[in-house]
Amino acid sequence: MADVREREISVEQEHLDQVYRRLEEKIHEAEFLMNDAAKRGQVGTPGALAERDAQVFRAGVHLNRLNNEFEDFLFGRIDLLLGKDGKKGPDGAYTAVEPAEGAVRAEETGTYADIAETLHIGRIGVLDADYSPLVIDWRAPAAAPFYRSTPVDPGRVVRRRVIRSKGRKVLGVEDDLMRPELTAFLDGEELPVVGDGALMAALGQARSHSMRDIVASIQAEQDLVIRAPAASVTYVEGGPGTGKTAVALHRAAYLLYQDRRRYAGGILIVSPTPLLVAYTEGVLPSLGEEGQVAIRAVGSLVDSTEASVYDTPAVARVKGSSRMLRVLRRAARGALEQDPATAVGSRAAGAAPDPRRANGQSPTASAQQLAFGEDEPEAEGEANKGTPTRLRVVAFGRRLELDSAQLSRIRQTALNGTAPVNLLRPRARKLLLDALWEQSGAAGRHDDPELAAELRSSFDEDITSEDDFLAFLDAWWPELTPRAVLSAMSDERSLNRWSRRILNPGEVRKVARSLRRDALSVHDVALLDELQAILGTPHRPRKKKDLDPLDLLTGLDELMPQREESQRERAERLAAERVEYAHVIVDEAQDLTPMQWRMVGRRGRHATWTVVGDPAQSSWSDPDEAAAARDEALGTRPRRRFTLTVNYRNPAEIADLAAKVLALAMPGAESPSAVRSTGIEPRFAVVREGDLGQSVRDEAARLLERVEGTVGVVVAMNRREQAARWLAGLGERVVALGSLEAKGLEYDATLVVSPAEIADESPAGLRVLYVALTRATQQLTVLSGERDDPDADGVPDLLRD
Ligand SMILES: Nc1ncnc2c1ncn2[C@@H]1O[C@H](COP(=O)(O)OP(=O)(O)OP(=O)(O)O)[C@@H](O)[C@H]1O
Repeated sequence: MADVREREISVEQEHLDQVYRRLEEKIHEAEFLMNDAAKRGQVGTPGALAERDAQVFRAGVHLNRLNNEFEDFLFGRIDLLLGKDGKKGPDGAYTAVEPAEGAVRAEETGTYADIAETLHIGRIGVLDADYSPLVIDWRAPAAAPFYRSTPVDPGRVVRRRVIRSKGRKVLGVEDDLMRPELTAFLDGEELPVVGDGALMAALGQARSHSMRDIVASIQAEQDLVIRAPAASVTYVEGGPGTGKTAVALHRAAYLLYQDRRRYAGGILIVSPTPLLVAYTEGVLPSLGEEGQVAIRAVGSLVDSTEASVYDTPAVARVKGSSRMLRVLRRAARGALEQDPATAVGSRAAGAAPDPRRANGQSPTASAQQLAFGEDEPEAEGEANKGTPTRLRVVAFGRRLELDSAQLSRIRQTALNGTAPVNLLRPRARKLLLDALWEQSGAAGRHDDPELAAELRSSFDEDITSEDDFLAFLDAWWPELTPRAVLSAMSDERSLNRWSRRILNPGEVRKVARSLRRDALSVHDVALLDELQAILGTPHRPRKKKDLDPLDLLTGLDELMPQREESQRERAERLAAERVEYAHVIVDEAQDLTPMQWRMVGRRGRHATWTVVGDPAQSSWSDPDEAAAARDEALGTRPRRRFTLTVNYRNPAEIADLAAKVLALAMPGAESPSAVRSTGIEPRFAVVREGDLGQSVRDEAARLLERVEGTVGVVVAMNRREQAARWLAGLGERVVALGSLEAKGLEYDATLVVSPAEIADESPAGLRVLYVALTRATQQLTVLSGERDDPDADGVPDLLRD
């Protein structure tokens, strides 16, 4: 058997050598193109320059790809029976899915067949000089049987082989036989079979802090999702560890391959936490895709914000709820009028700042703006006390004045408009001028409409060229920013006013207090985004950016966007510039709150969607409300539903324990079936000598000894910092996580600290505990404190039969 393995490895080595020779040829071609193009650049006619740019661009992209793809380049092979129609596709492979009649010969001694075609599968396609396929891109239709074929429905595939290689060296091969009953011949020799399949080998590997791609072992039910047409909404459900995140990432790569032009509009992947972004962001580059995909945490979806804190569950519940929509609408209008009691200068430090200050206007400027009318010294004194309550101007030699009641009426009329608040300012300005005009008595001076119109326009000009009037307008109808309104909401009295009959006083107090903190919370970000939509951005003439004149001449700037920035920087820049995407993938979709769904929805108004999630892992307290918001975000687009059923992460021993919590969290819900078992049962430990910190440290150290890779220690959210201190000095393989941060991540071993504390944290606590218990790929320890009421074996109340 060892001989067969060695021989098969050398067969694949030969093929890989051939592939590398071809790649080198292509690199030389690309380099030649680059040099040639550079030489032509010296000629200098505009036509030659443009051609040079196009060539340099193409060659640059090519080189980049070849260099990137060199690692672990070739990973699969299928040996196929003769196909039905004998037609070949553009990649040089036969297109038929089903075998030709007569491809299999039945004889008395058994069934026999000849292998008619052998395909190698890799990260990108490579054709030989005579256009025969040396490597088929994993996303090409011809590669689909590598993933789809099963012994139940083998199609043309007789043997599927996964090849492990590092750089230019083949290290091993693992075969799966799809038609074990068949004796197949390749070049006159019986087809050899090596190993026990690649999946188990992949699953048993130690985990690091970044996710690996699964391109060599995608399973049939996953492949159906990855290649599902992106016509509308692809909806994928599956329990923990069924590969939802992996599938979502591979789907992004597949969609780009399949229709690059369509997805030039960008693909957005929304992830629940920055930790999961960091964990997954290496997968797409490893699949050769990067530039067009933005992976963002839901707390970083708004440009230039990065939420760093979590609200308490009680506050999060209010901020995430769609009730906030009405509060925000009122706040956006209300914040125009600064209540003197809450305005700058009359508040203690840390209380709500003046919404205008976040506009970049200094407090001194706004103080000046509030001083109207040269004979109004007391106006100066009122300067810091909020919105101006009187407007005085001189026009046509007359003093005109609008008092507080008139101003307030005008504001109400202006606010009746449906446009975003910041865009209503011109309307308010017009209404002010109308009122002043009427007061001036000039309206009746001319019967001739033309003369009357002329007079009116010179009246308007007179007033609007006055600095005082402009300053008044800035103070009375300031341009508001989302942050400014959110700050205004931190004032409990104001928020109370804006939340009347929507939030109860307890909720108002908690939300206002949370907004007085400096850092933004994850839930604040969706509020900011909503406010941006409510407020709108007034149109401003764009500044021309400085461009290199040569780039302008040649258009090189557009042709070679990655010339000066890395692919990743480019992705980030594009993400920052982009408001909407061509495809939106939502990972851990069960966790999006109604307000977050609105935010994500705005980024994919014309997009197709892939939504992956697991209701049983939802940390949102009201799943029905979230489902309604999701349906609103996705609109009436038709849905295609898929369910993933196999748990590739947890061994059966851990999955069985987690299933007990699932039964409490969601009675009747089905657990996915674990694909493997290790024989290692979860360990139950109790806090020793009342010292929780030391016990956590001891148990974590114990797990570090037992696994090669990572250890995750999951604690209730309010113990995050404490837990990090307990683990200090144990090394980089171990990390402390708050229960909500564990979403989507996995570790070789997990220590779950006090299930009861996690479960009692929020109304969704049992589901959050279910998440915590399903993070380990090899070993799990559960540490109980007093609250867990452990039995004699240390098993906590929540995990007993
Ligand atoms: N076909 C596969 N081949 C090899 N490994 C796989 C395969 N499918 C999934 N896995 C592995 O199983 C683990 C779980 O996958 P993933 O994180 O995508 O699951 P998930 O459904 O998103 O889980 P959760 O809901 O808990 O976040 C990962 O380590 C992933 O690489």
